[in-house]
Order: sequence, then structure tokens, then C-alpha cells
Amino acid sequence: MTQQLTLTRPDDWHLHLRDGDALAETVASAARTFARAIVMPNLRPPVVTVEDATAYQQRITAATPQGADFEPLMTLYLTDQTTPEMIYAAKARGNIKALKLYPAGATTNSDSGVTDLAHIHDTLHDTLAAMAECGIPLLVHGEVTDPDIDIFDREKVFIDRYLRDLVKRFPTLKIVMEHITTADAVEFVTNAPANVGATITAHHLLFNRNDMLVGGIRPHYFCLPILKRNSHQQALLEAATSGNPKFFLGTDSAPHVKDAKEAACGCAGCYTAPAALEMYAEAFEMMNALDKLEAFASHHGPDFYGLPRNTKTVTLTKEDWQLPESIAYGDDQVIPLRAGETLTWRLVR
Ligand SMILES: NC(=O)N[C@@H](CC(=O)O)C(=O)O
Ligand SMILES: [Zn+2]
Ligand SMILES: [Zn+2]
Repeated sequence: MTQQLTLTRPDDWHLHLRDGDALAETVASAARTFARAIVMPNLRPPVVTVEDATAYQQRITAATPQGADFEPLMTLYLTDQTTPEMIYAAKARGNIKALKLYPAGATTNSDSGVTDLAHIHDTLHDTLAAMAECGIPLLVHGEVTDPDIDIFDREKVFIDRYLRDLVKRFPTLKIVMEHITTADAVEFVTNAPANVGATITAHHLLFNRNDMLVGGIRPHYFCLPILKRNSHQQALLEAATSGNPKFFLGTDSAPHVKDAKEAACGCAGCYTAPAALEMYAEAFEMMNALDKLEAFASHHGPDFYGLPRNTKTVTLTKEDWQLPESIAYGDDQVIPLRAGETLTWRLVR
């Protein structure tokens, strides 16, 4: 049995760092493991312009612990008003690595997102064409928002209604389907051209909806897209461990304060940064595929984005340790996913 695992330092291609006094915890937690992270722009108000992103980047850098080697890769929030000029400005500034498409109303802080997905190829045509021209990827929260579509079907319907068409219309635009949760998404991405990739979270690899709902409702497992049935989890595990370069690591670590999760109407998002790589190792071990972890965590992401792979390494050992019950988060507390539980892989350096 493998007892120690050294890999090229990984990157997180989907991360929520939040802002203000949350940054002390979120940045330290990510920088512990990851060299770089694609930082999601769904702040309130959202990160819409290059100036917003650059100011946010400076706040992140200021909150980075001394001696930590961590580079935030900034993103802009795609709105109905995003212009080609904003894309060229992003390209020129150099620090913006992607734009994020939220269907308006699909998830946390998505109110400023795109309102008319059926006509996005038209209303945002020049913007998307500018992104393709500049080599700036479009990151997609792939769920429809129609109230009549069942929450468990929203990813599949999004693919069939919008994503297939978008991929056809913009054949040179890099598109990442973020945090995929279904066998349908695995199949779609696998069969799409090479400019289409996907991130997979640790929690969607390790858990399914039974973990959230059997024996009591566990709000810390609630995220969007919602955990699906076991057969979908299995398809994600197979995709992540397949060696296919289209699939790469994106934690979607998304902290909310304790009271916002443990509530009559709790927020969506799992805080996984305190043990993210450790949880991925557990999933890959489950599949007898620890030899595939490095490519998924450290190679496929930078290759897709056209960025250099990291040169340093991290080491995990097979050793029990306990996740804290609760973590200080500004003046508040955040409960990490699997709080108080014993994990079997430990990051040693
Ligand atoms: N994944 C989530 O459940 N929540 C994310 C938003 C997102 O990534 O959709 C958040 O910002 O809290
Ligand atoms: Zn999302
Ligand atoms: Zn997210």
C-alpha cells in the first residue's frame, strides 16, 4: 500500500476566497497546498472590470501569509454588459485568466449573471468572439434556472439546451464546465472537442445525495450543483481517474459563516480548502488510481489554460489526523466539510 506520495505542486482551478476579513483564513488555507488558484468573481458587488479584479488581487496578496508561495489567477464576472473592449483590456493587463458565466439566479451571488442564455451567442457574440481571439477561457456554472426544472436535472438540461450549441458556435473558445456533477456532463465533455474541459470537486467525488440526506439533513453537504445519486458519483470518479486531460482539479471550496449554513434556508457551498488535496487523495485511493492524481491535480489544468506547470512538489503521507470542528472566519466561524472527522491522508510539506 502506498504510504507516501510526492507530486508536482497542484493548482486549484475553481476557488472562492470571498473578501475582507475572510481572506485571512481562505487565502492561508489555499496557499497551504496550491501554488495558484482561479479566483471566482461572485463577490457582492461582483468583480466585473479589470480595475475591480486588480484591486481584489491586491487585497488577496495583502492577506497572503509571509513566505507563502501563492498566485491568485483573477477572473471577471460575465454580465449582459460585458463588452469586447473589456476583454481586450483584460488581455492587455495580463492578470485576468478567465471570465465566469453564471446564469442569473443559478447559484450564490449570481444575480448579475447572464439573463438570456438562449440568445447568448447573439447578445454577447462580440464579447465571446473577443475571448476566443484572446485565448481567454469561459468558465461555466452549468445549470438552468427555470423553476419547472427539477434541481437534480438542471445540469443535464443546461447541456442540452445551451452548452452543446455554444460549443458549436464558438469552436475556438476554451470552455470549462465547472464543478460537474453528472454522468451526462462527463459524457458531454469527453465527446466534445479539445477546447472543452471540466473541473471536478473533491466532495462530488467522495459523496452523493445519500450522504447529505439519509439519517438527517446535513447542511454542510449542500452545494450547487447539488450532490447527485451514486451512479453519477461513480461516473465522476471514473472521469477524474481516467487520465483524460480534459478533467482537472477545481475544489469549489465555498465558505459561508456557520449560521448561514445551519439555517432554515441554508446557503449553498462546501468549505473544503482545509483538506482539499487530502480528500482528492482519498477518492483516488478508493479507485486504486493514486498514480493518476498528479496529472489530474497538477498537469491537466495548466496545460488546458496554456500556463506552465509548477516546478515545486508537495508530499502526502498515509497518516490519520482530525479536521477541526470549527475554524475562525473573521469575527465568525466557518465549519469545514467533514468537521471533526478523521482523514487518512496528511499533507506534510
Ligand atoms: N458551489 C456553491 O454551492 N456555491 C458557490 C457558488 C458556485 O460555485 O456555484 C458560492 O459562491 O457559495
Ligand atoms: Zn457554480
Ligand atoms: Zn464555485
